[in-house]
Amino acid sequence: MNRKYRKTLIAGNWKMNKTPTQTKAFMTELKGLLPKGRWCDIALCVPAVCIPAAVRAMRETRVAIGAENCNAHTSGAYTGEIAADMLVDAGCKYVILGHSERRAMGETDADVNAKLHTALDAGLIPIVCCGETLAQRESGVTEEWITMQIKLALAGVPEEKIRRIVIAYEPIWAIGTGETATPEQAEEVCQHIRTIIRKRFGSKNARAMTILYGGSMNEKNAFELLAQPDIDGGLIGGASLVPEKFVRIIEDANQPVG
Ligand SMILES: O=C[C@H](O)COP(=O)(O)O
Repeated sequence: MNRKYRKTLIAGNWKMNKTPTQTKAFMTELKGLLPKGRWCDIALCVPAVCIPAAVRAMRETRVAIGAENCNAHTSGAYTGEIAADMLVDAGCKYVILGHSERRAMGETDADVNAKLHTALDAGLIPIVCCGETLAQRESGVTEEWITMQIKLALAGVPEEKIRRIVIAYEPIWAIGTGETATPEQAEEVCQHIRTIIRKRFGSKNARAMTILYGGSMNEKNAFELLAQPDIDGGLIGGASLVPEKFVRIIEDANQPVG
């Protein structure tokens, strides 16, 4: 069903890994491995200093480059911060917002919402992350928690802009742990996210919304996860650092679903 209505997006999140020199080498290798033909959308979100090298290397390819964060302000006295406009000018198409690793460093739902509006105004495609802890899952409050995170992140977004946003469901207990959510667990929450979007933005927008799963997705488990009707792609950490693994996931995303 997702193949029918929505394009699959395979996005890498490098986190704090690789230097600009290593970025260049990675992109050269990736270019050599990328299959020809019509494929899903592909993005690599890389550390800010790696963006120029990544954009330069992937200019003539179908791989879009993204950032891992941006500031909520458009400019000013915010030492060390990067504005959404700067990312656009540097060649970024995407920006990850509200990743649990940033939330763990103090980023609030209000911060995520403010950044979302700035990113949209700048013309970036925000990839908004949400996800529950293991304790929340075990105490049965996952849906409630996700509902709250999504509502707060999307506050004030007008209906005509909702389709420009990507949501990534990333259960915190599955990030970098090797413990992936089962396809059923991931589908259940992604379906719930689509229901939240339907209630707030209508069925048409809900059907068009891109919802990703992230959390130890790799070349071994991607196919089954991507085959779920409400999972439109992946936000991939560790496996996006290795060209062969990342390409295997891209290949899985292009397999027809039964
Ligand atoms: O943004 C990506 C997620 O945090 C997943 O990371 P991981 O694939 O290393 O578990």
